Amino acid sequence: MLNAHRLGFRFSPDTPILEDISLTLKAGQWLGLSGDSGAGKSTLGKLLAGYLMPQTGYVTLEGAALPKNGVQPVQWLPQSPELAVNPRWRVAKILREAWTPSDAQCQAFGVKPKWLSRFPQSLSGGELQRVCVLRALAPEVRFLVADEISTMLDPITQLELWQALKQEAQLRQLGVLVISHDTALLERLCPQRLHLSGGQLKPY
Ligand SMILES: Nc1ncnc2c1ncn2[C@@H]1O[C@H](COP(=O)(O)OP(=O)(O)OP(=O)(O)O)[C@@H](O)[C@H]1O
Repeated sequence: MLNAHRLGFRFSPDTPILEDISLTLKAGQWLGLSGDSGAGKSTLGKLLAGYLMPQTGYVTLEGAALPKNGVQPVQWLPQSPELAVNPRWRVAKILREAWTPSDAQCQAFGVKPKWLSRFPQSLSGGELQRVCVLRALAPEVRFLVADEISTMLDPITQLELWQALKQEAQLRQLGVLVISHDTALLERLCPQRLHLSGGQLKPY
């Protein structure tokens, strides 16, 4: 179980982004998070994955603090995959940084063998996104924060990506926080949904 306990966060002293935010994400649960642009959704996602530290409150995984070393069991997947890869590494090295997906897993996520010898700049944003999603599914990973990951994909590729992720999550009982402006997508993927507004979370 991934828990946020009364998180508070601000980038500058007079502008609180998040205030007293608590949430629970269970193994196997798909939870949707919507909110206006700038509401703090990505900030909350980064706090949950340990990319940012809260000024008040804390995050626990199975009752303990997130580990400081090794593969991070809570993975934050950002909207822009090109910011999350080393441009000097070929795609094969990027994909296999933490683990080696099987050929069947590559196929399920639409990752083509011919991309592996190329550099990430030569892949489209949607192609690189699929590489990054698969890269994040190392065996140690228990939770995903999927932050607008399908925005740049065409509808068919989007569907295929979510189907592959659903299947993998079901198999491994991964908990997934899906962050999106697309409320129809959230309604389709997530039985429980929250809306972030004015620094507060409300069921939606
Ligand atoms: N590093 C930073 N320094 C200062 N302010 C920041 C920083 N990162 C984000 N912010 C501000 O914090 C607020 C929340 O940003 P965040 O990216 O979490 O919003 P969001 O809900 O994910 O927005 P969007 O839907 O547009 O992606 C915004 O006003 C943003 O400008």
